[in-house]
Amino acid sequence: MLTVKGLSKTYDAKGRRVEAIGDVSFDVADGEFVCVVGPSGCGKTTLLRCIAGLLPPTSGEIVVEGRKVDGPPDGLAVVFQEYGRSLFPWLRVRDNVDLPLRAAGMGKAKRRELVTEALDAVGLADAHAAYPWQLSGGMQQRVAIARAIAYQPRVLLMDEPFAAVDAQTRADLEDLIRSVWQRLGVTLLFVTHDIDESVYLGQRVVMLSSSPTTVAEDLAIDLPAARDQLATRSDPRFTELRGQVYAQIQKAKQERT
Ligand SMILES: Nc1ncnc2c1ncn2[C@@H]1O[C@H](COP(=O)(O)OP(=O)(O)OP(=O)(O)O)[C@@H](O)[C@H]1O
Repeated sequence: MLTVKGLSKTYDAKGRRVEAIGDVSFDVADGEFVCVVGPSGCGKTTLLRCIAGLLPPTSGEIVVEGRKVDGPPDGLAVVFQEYGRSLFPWLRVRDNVDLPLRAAGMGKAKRRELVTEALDAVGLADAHAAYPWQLSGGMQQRVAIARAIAYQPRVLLMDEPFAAVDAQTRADLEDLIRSVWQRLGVTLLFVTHDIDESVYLGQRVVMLSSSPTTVAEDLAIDLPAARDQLATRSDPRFTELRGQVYAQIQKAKQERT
């Protein structure tokens, strides 16, 4: 279980005070897939960094699997949008994926098995010896996903991971992450600014207001568990749900202006 309770975050940088998160509370059950959407600048990245223990909250608390977060929690992995900056260009693909396992002190045989499995899962078995800069953007993001899943996290945070790839690759990666989630049973919190993506992927969509941010709505996505890019997106219920999320985001944007 992941719990965000009365979270607020104010940045105070050289006299510029920004109340990024006002008061945010929500839970994510074990094994649940929850998407977070909100208008640009509403504090989605800030929220994820606080949950990942990379940024201390101003007030409130985050509890991951029964432990209050005061640094990066065990068993939690993050995939960021900027795969280009999160992979080490001088390391081959397999060594990039291996790095967190090595840092965790895991034995060589186990590491090799996990790296092979993870690269297989993201369809990159053949690219293990390549350097990240030899791969397309979509393939680099697959490496970042492989690195996160090789670590066998119980909680996976993703911050707009597909924002920088083309539409076709994005659809493939969406389906990849749904299948990884189903296979690993991981608790997944996925931040996106793409309304359709949030409805397509999630079991729930948590909609945030503009800064100072609160939860505007927490919507259950009652679509069948088996999602399909064509069938799901042309389901009338999908259209209804995306309309609901869209209306809420528009409301949040208007409240700001
Ligand atoms: N390190 C920082 N110092 C000062 N202000 C910051 C810092 N990081 C973020 N902010 C401010 O906090 C607010 C929330 O930023 P954040 O990046 O969390 O929002 P976001 O919803 O992820 O944005 P986007 O959708 O554009 O990616 C913004 O007003 C931003 O300018």
